[in-house]
Amino acid sequence: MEKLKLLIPEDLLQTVRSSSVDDLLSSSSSLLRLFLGLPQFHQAVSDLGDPDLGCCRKNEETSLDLKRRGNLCFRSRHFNDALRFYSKALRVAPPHAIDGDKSLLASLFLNRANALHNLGLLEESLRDCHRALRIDPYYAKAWYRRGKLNTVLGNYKDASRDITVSMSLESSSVGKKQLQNELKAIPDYQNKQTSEHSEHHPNSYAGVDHLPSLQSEVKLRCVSTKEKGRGMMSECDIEQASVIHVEEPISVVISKSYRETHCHFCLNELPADSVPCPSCSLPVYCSESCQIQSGGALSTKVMDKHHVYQNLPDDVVEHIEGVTSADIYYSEETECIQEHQHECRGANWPAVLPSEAVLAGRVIMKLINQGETAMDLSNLQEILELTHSYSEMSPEIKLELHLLSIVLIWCLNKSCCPDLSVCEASVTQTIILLSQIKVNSIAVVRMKSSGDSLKGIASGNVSEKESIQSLEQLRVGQALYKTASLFNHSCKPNIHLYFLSRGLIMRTTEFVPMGCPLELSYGPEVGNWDCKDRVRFLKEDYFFHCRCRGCSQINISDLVINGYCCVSANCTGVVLDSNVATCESEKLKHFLAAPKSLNHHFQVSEKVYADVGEVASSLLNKPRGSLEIEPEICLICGSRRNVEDSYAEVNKAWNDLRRVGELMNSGRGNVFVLSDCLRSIAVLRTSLHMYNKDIANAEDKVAQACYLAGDLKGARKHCEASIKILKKLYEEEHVVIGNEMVKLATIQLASADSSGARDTTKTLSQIFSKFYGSHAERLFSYL
Ligand SMILES: C[S@@+](CC[C@H](N)C(=O)[O-])C[C@H]1O[C@@H](n2cnc3c(N)ncnc32)[C@H](O)[C@@H]1O
Repeated sequence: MEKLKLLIPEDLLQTVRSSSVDDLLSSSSSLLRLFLGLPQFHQAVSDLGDPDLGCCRKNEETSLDLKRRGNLCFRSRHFNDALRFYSKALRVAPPHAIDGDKSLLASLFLNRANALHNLGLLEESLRDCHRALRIDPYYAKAWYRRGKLNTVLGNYKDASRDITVSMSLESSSVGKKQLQNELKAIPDYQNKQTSEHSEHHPNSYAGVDHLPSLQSEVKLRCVSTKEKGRGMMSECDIEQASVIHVEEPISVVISKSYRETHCHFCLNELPADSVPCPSCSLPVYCSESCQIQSGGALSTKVMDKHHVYQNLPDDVVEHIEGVTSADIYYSEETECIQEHQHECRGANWPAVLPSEAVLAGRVIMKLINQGETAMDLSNLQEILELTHSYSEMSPEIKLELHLLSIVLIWCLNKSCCPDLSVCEASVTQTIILLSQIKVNSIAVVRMKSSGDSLKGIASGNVSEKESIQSLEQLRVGQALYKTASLFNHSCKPNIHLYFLSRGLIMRTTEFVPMGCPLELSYGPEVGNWDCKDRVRFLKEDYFFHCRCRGCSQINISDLVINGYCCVSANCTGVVLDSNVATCESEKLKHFLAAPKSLNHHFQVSEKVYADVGEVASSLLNKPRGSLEIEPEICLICGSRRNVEDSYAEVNKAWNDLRRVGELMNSGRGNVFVLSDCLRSIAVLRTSLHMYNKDIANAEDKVAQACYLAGDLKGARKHCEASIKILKKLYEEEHVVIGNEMVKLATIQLASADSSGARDTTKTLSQIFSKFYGSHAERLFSYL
């Protein structure tokens, strides 16, 4: 993109940067004309759209080389490395390539099955055997391997069938004899309990979850307000933790950093036997079902060797023919949108362009394939009906969107859709679509434990040398949902959003009375950042000035989160720096300007009143009209603190803490290091307000350091101190508190405090059920 920018003359740059929606047609037309006439443009983008130059093509040589390396690792019993090489080889293996007298793909699946078998991953290995057999149903070794696996898994009927078929395909009499013995060794399935899978589907790995149905009593309505545009509100009283909305996306794209670890369709974590895209080397899927829904079936020519095996018994032929049927892979109930199909022509652009552009490409191609949009995309906006905020975007973003749209339309046209017009209309519509994606797309997240030993919590078996377990949020993808885009943002949301596969679920986190707006957080929340940081983020990333209840009411969190403590001993008052003081003053002025009936300041609940009173009682007593908050002055007793000096001390203490943290994490921690930690935290406490978030973070770090040093009592004390502060900053039962409690439970278990751990886990389950309802168990099964 930088190269392209250099090609644009200054006056056109100005036009583009200052464009509004009304003159988009003219700015995109001028830019498009310029680029199409410049050989440098064609040079710069040629390798993006030309399949012959793409890096995403299959490559037989590379695949064979990776297979050889896998075999070497296998022979030296490095099964994990072998697995890795085989998976890589599968990704680049052309579907019809042959290695010796075997299909390359089939032999790779079987080799991987062997590696998986040796790693004890039996179901995965079984699925790979089945894949090998689907490609080459006369593959004796694959029947044999599958027979062995079925024996271990107790699927005796299947095992007997598999070994019988492999025996029929075996040419040597010694081999036949050996297999005969193997067959005899299989327990008599008629008399034994056979597994439920006797007619099992080897591809039982199900990546895609089904969405729950809505409670019928929940009624929502879309309303419009001057401040926020359209938004959703309740048309009836809604209980806490009710599911209020479920939706499948218009389209999804995986985040670049999770391309190797998560399924490109359902976005769940990949199993060890991931399945590659049949036509390019980019996506990997957790199952054939996801592969087919995303891009199409693995179109391998089944190797026809029937003439070689003409004398096979009828029942063996029946088994061989049965193995190639594809229906077990794909449930027809699922809508097949094949959103990757247009990308897998081997061209580079889907790998190189930003995720937003790939998502835009998917939306465009989906609408074209469904016959909904014209080839110049002129009706795209009408179809999607999403807000875009183009005029609020910065000049640099406007320029980026222009460039990206031209490149995307050009790539789509060259690589997969020659009928798509490369004209100012399609470019303009794509600019709007990209703006809509910026404003409306939602990050698809997964919660993940930070280490394996969260499973250890369940068994009560936590190693002291591992770091404390915690939950991490992974932003695995980005998706566009039509109705979910109508929900406005609040920094104090009353609904919570989570995902099952690609499906989105919204649940109320509190009782919502009839007529109340239903709002979720786009990221920033009270308790996470202070008001000025939230406002800045929403302006920069979502292009609006936040008018939510969290940003218009006074709350303790915004005052203390970055606040300093009072210099007078025993005073609990907070001292603000000038940035926070200005932002909070603005907020108070806003209250005063509002009509009395709407004046939230005087309507604050008793709890908020008491909380604010604890740190800033002067704000509650101020006469109307004089609500300028003075920086560096305690909001209770009026004592002055030099914030600049305190800032320097805090910085130094944090640098020390970070250094100490690194030492601890690299295993070089000891009691002296730990006492350094405690000194730093004491420094923080002399400068920062007792509810400042930095103290919560520092307490958390110290808890981790104590844990690593084996001081479990200390770890618990500091973890509890962190939770105490978080409870002031967020609501008592916020999911963030739940995440912190996972750490507390780990410490309690490690210190054999099972009753404490039980209590913590009980609270934790309560919190998680409030946010995830009955899905809490499914999403946090290890808890
Ligand atoms: C995902 S859309 C929500 C639906 C949108 N209001 C509509 O009319 O389509 C996001 C846009 O809604 C508006 N919005 C959402 N939350 C807001 C808030 N708290 N304060 C002001 N505007 C808000 C902003 O214009 C923002 O860009």
